This record gives sequence, C-alpha cells and structure tokens, in this order.
Amino acid sequence: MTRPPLDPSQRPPAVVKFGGSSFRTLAAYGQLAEALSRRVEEENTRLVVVVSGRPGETEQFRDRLSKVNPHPEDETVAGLLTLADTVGAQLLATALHRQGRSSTVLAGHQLGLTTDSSFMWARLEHTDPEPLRSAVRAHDVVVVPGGQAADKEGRPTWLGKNSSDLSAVAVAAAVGSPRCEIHSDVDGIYSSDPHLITGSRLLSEVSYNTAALMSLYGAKVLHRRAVRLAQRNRIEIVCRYNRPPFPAGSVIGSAGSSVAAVVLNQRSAALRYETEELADRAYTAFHGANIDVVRLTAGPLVAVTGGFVDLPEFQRRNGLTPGEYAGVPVTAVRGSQVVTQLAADEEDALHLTQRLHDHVNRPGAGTDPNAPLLELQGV
Ligand SMILES: Nc1ncnc2c1ncn2[C@@H]1O[C@H](COP(=O)(O)OP(=O)(O)O)[C@@H](O)[C@H]1O
Ligand SMILES: N[C@@H](CC(=O)OP(=O)(O)O)C(=O)O
Repeated sequence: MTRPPLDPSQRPPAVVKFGGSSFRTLAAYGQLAEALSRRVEEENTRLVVVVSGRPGETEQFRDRLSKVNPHPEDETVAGLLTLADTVGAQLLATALHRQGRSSTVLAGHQLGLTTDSSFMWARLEHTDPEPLRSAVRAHDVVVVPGGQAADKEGRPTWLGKNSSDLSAVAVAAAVGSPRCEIHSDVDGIYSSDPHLITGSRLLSEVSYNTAALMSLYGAKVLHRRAVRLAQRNRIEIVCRYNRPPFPAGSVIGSAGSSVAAVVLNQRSAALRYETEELADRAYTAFHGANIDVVRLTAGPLVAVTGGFVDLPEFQRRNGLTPGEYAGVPVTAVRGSQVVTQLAADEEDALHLTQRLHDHVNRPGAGTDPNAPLLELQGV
C-alpha cells in the first residue's frame, strides 16, 4: 500500500533567497516564478522566497532622498530605502499569480520580526513565528521583501544595507527550516572575489566562523549577522547560483576545513585617528550602531567595511573627532588568522589583492591554519 504524500502545509517550507543580482531584467521575475512553481510541484513543498530589490534600486531611493534632505533622519531612510525590496516582492508575487500559483507577500510589519528602534541597522529582538507559519499554511509560496522588519510600535525598520540574507535566515529560524538557500550571481564563497581576482577558487565547505570572519572584513556574498544567526540556530546555509538548475557551490555550517582567502571590498575604508583613544572611541561608536567595523592594530586605525555609511555624517552625529581617510583595507585570512594591509585607493586595492591571493595560493603554500600569515606583510 502506498502512503499518501505528506501534506506540505504541515512541514517546514524550503526557504530560498534571491539577491538583487537575480533581477537584472524584468523577464527574470517570470522565469523565476516558473522555476519556483516547478519546485513546488516536483518536491511537493511550500516555499518562502526572500527577495531583494533590483540592482541599484535601493541606492536610487537614497539618491532621491538626499536631494530632498541631505541629512535625513534614520526613520525616513528606513521607510524609503526598504521600498526597493517591496517592489521586487510584489513583482515576483504577481509573476507567480500569472502562473496560477497561490502566493502572498508578507512585508516587514507583517512578518513577526521585531527589532529595536534604531531604524538603520536595526537589531532583531523577538520573533513571532505565527504570521509566517499561517501564511505558509495558506499559500504555496510566501514572498518576503528582504531587509525589512518593524519595531515594537509597528514602525518600519531596516536591518541595514544588503541585509536580505539576514532576513532569509531569520525566516528559516521562524518556520523551523534546517536550511536556508541563498542564490546569487556566484554559486558560493570563493577564495577572493571571482569577478575581480584571477584564480579565485570555490570553497565548497566553509565554517560559520570563517564565513563570518570574511564577511566582517568586507567580503560580499553573505551578510555577517546572517551567518551568526544561522550558527546560533544550527541552520545550514547553502549558496546556489541564481539561474536554473541553481547549482549549489558552498555550504556554510559547523564543518569546513581551514581556508586561505583574501577579502577585497572596494567600498571599505580605513580611517586614521590622531590617537589610539580616539580610534577606540570611533570603533565603539560604529560597533554600537551595528555597523561592521574592525579596530586595526597597526596604529590608531579603524576599518569600516562594506561601505554605504556616510562617514563624515556618522562621526559628526556621534561627536567624534573625524578620522583621516587612510585607504582601502585588504585582508588575508587563514583559519582564524587575519592580516590587513592598506591600499592607497580602489585601484591599488585590486592589485594588492591579486598579489596576496597569488601568494597565499602559490604551489606549496600549504593550508596549515597555524602557519604564520605575518609573512604576508612584506608581499
Ligand atoms: N569571496 C567572495 N566570494 C564570492 N563572491 C564575492 C566574494 N567577495 C566579493 N564577492 C562578490 O559578491 C557578489 C555577490 O554579492 P551581492 O552583489 O550582494 O549579490 P546579490 O545581489 O545576489 O545578493 C559577487 O558578484 C562577487 O563579485
Ligand atoms: N535593498 C537591499 C537589498 C539587498 O540586501 O541586496 P542584496 O541581496 O543584493 O545584497 C540593499 O540594497 O541593501
């Protein structure tokens, strides 16, 4: 006797995220809706799909806002910049409806994710899983705009720039899914940015600690707080390419061998302060605001990684003596060791990264996590 298939509304849905790079054309919405619909049928599963706005759209909103008010209050920034992801979610939902697929959009204030009231880089404080779970019971596909949440008063908050990964992991935790699949224009974490650095290698198994470390120093692909939230909830992150058949490249979990990687983010900036004490104060202020920042030890230096922070305005608002621009940090990572060097500008950072990457991957370099990385200082 064959058993009836399990009712998909009773099982955790698959949680998948598609970054902005998945929606370079409007045709991408229809193509993705078709592929998602097929997955619902073939795997007899329900889906929660977290989507980002189209590439550059969030920044277009920022640009418009700054023309109306060059120093807008955080609440407005959160209210406006999160709209790009709302647009993306609605476009995907309507593409799914066109396929005849039942779907709904759950926006930040409906999701059950409650944050503090810091608006710009808000911290998740509480999750009520019920809104998501009941939407999953009612629809084949629930579409969630990334980066959105709400504070206790129901006001829209923003989890910060590029925070859709964090939304996806928070959603996976809420619906009890053991896995979160993150789709992008790369199929995983590489030993350096594969679009810029020749010879970048795919890292198939990466530990939470290494992924979080690379992200802290500015590697795009995965959001640092998403990795940490996944680690706390034992959720495996599977990185996949964003076109069918969505091949999986890297898995981020508790396993993962020691890797050698070089992190480049041309938007990162190091600031040099007059004294160590001023650098400490600046670090504390950035860190307290939930912005990715590293206190470099080679001097009174602070690296604000990942970009999209108005540094002069942040320092002014926080009463900090402004630091002087000290260059673009480039960081070599092996195991838990890190060495950061400063490049004069974006162009120089690219050359430095290539040199460091060639060096750590030279034949016979080995992967011993305890071998000193300090030798890199002279490269
Ligand atoms: N170590 C790395 N491994 C893979 N990709 C990286 C790395 N460092 C930087 N990147 C960049 O991250 C990009 C993917 O992140 P992102 O632009 O945020 O994608 P999405 O819009 O899909 O979320 C890649 O296109 C790649 O250029
Ligand atoms: N609106 C978000 C979308 C996002 O998180 O983008 P991505 O998933 O492409 O990094 C942003 O630009 O910050």
